[in-house]
Amino acid sequence: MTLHYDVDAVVLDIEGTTSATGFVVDVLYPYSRSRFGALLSERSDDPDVARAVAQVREEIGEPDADDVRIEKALNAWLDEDRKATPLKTLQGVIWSEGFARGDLVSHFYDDVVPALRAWHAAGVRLYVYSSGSVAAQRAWFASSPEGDLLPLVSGLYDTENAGAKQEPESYGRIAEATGFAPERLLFLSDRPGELDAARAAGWQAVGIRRPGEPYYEQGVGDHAQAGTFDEITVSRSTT
Ligand SMILES: CSCCC(=O)C(=O)COP(=O)(O)O
Ligand SMILES: [Mg+2]
Repeated sequence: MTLHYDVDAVVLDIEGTTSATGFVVDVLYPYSRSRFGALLSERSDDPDVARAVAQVREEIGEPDADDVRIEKALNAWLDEDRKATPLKTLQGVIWSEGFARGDLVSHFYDDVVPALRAWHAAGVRLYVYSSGSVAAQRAWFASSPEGDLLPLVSGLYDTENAGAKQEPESYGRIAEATGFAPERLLFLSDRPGELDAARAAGWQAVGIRRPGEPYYEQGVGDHAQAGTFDEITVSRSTT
């Protein structure tokens, strides 16, 4: 079945939606894990690193935590796949440098890039809202197997500039930032809690269920759902 939406913009989750969780966990996570120590010891003056370290100390309730303790906390969050903002900030620093260096190339499911190109060509704006930091998102879209996809994207949102993905207020902030009415925004995500939050903020929402992804079995509750982006068409009426 094809789902059709008349909207001004589509807002994309990354992991589990445009891209495979397995790739993030198997490729990106080890890449960051092996570099946290050097980042903490050698780049403590970097404003992003300093801000993230302060946030880790606050989150673990240890104002005097040293680099070893910070690294331990980051690795524990990695192990439990906790999408803590300071973890994502530090990963974003490491990954964006890895993409720029050519160590990393991002992953998109086969159906995604053709759909993004078609939706963009139809005049529909594309935005990203991911737990991955804006720096990571920018590098991810710039370094795809199909080249630089950033020209397709009008804006990037993360848990730092928009807020937590399971809170309706975050979607309200994004709607305000884009200038579009909530009901003219379509959010695509694999996580039911995120879809619930988007809907509570007045957005349209579709759950993406891809076999093998962590949320596939759980499903997306009573949200409309699609197995691939091929099952979704979007247009943007001007009236
Ligand atoms: C380019 S972001 C890398 C993936 C990541 O770390 C992440 O947390 C993505 O989570 P999402 O909110 O997109 O499911
Ligand atoms: Mg996701």
